[in-house]
Amino acid sequence: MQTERRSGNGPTDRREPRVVVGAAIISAGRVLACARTAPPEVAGMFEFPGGKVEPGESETAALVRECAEELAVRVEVGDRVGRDVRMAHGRSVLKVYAARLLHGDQPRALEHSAMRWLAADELHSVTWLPADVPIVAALRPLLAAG
Ligand SMILES: Nc1nc2c([nH]c(=O)n2[C@H]2C[C@H](O)[C@@H](COP(=O)(O)OP(=O)(O)OP(=O)(O)O)O2)c(=O)[nH]1
Repeated sequence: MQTERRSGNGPTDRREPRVVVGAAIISAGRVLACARTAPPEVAGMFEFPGGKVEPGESETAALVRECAEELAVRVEVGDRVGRDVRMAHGRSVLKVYAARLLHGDQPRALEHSAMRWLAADELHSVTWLPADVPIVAALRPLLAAG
């Protein structure tokens, strides 16, 4: 049967966008920003730790997995921060959640070139990936409120 779902990425492709989740890890009124190492065009720009949700995986589970892989920390995932941000011409969507560190774990940059803990008035001291800019704006009042 002919359907709109095809294997390529052509104009008839109607698949749901790939979900990328990010963790806004907040501790003592600061959020953790991490610098990407790749690809070259965004290396050195900051993002929220996270990555693609695997098929069959919940967004929360993906965040827990990515934080363990990238930072060697255990986190509790909280509320959404900001809105869905479409990326890559609508082929993917970024969803960021607040998170907090569990059990006194301290992040280690296993896959990033740098980490910064940023207070509300420091959020613009780093260059964020473009998709993160509206999320950072939504994050500011959360940090300012402590
Ligand atoms: N993790 C993360 N990715 C972001 C953010 N903002 C943003 O535009 N992205 C983009 C960068 C990448 O194109 C994509 C996430 O890809 P990724 O490489 O981190 O995903 P992944 O860890 O699952 O990696 P892989 O298995 O595909 O190698 O989303 C953000 O705040 N966090």
